[in-house]
Amino acid sequence: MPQNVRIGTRASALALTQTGHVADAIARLGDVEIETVRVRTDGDRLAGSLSTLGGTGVFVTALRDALLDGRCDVAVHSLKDLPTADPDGLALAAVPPREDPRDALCARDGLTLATLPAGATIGTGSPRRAAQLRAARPDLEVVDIRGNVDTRLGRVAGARTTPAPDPDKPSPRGDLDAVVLARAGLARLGRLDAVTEVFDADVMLPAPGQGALAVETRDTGIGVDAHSPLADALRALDHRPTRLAVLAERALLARLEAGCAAPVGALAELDDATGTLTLHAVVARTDGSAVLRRSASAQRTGSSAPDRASEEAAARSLGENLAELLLEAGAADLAELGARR
Ligand SMILES: NCc1[nH]cc(CCC(=O)O)c1CC(=O)O
Repeated sequence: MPQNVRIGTRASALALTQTGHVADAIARLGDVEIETVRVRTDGDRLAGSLSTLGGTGVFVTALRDALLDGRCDVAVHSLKDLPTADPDGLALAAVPPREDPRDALCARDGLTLATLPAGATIGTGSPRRAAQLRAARPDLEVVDIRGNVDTRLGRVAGARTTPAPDPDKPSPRGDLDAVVLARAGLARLGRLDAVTEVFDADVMLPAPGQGALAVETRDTGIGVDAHSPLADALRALDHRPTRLAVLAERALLARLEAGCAAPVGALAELDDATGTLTLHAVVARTDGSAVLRRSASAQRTGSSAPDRASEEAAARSLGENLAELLLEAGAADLAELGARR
C-alpha cells in the first residue's frame, strides 16, 4: 500500500508549478500517493506594497497552520519567502537542488540595464532590487509594483502575456520599460522568453534563498532515522550543497536582523572540488547612494568524515561572521537610512 501524502500549496501559478515539481520528485523517490491541498495566504489576499507586507512570512503562515493542523503533511514554499526564525513543531525536511538563483531583467525591445534610455522606468517591489538598480543606474526611475509573475510581466510595454489578463483585476498594462524578477520563477513558469538580461552577482545579488524551494513537514517522524516512504523520499530529495548555501545566506540575514523586505542580497556557492563554501553579500541604502559588499569563505568540513550537524553549523557561522563584517563596516546605518526614506 502506498503512503497517502497531502501536499499543501498556494494557488498561484508559480506555487502550483513548484509544488508540482516537488510532488513528482517525491512520487519518483518513494511509494506514495499524493494529493494536493490549496491554501490561501495573507500574501495572496492583501494588497499593498511588498516592502510593508514582507518580512513576516505573509506567504507562508497559512501553509504552516495547515501543516500544524494536519490538513496537509508536506508544504512547499519558495525558500526566500520563509522568515529566518525556525518555527516550532516544523522541520525543513528537504531543500531540493536550486535553480539559477539570479535576478533577471525583462525589458521591452530586448533592452538591457546598459542600454535602457535615461529616465526609463523599471518596476520592482523589492527594496533590495531597487537599491542595486539605483546604484548601477541612478538615472532610472524605479516604480513600486506587486502582483504575480504574469501581472508584472504584463506591465512591460509590448510584452506577450499568458494567460490573458484577468478583467476582474485590472492593472496598468504596458506602462513600464522593464521589470526585474527572479530568473528561477520565470524558468519554472516557462517564461524565460521574456528575459533580456540575467544579472551577474557583481551587479545584483539575489535575495537569500532565491531560486531554492523549502519542503516543510511536521517535525515528528521525519528525522534522519525515521523510516516511511515519505521520510525516505524527502531525505533523497534533499540537496546538501543547496541546503548549506541557503543556511549561510539566511544566517547572514538573521544576524543583520533584516527581513526579506530589507535591502540585503546574499549568495553562497559550494565548490565541490575544494569543499569551499563562499558567501557574497550586499547591504545597500534603498536610494542606491551607498552599497556595501563583502565576501567570505569557509571549508565545508574540517574532518575527513563530514558530519551533518557540524557542517551545517559551519555554514551558519560563515553567514554570521560575514554579517559581523558588514555591521562593522556600517551596514546597520545604511539599512536604517534606507528604511526612513
Ligand atoms: N516573493 C515572491 C517570490 N518568491 C519567490 C519568487 C521566485 C522564485 C524563487 O526565488 O525561488 C518570487 C517572485 C520573484 O521574486 O520574482
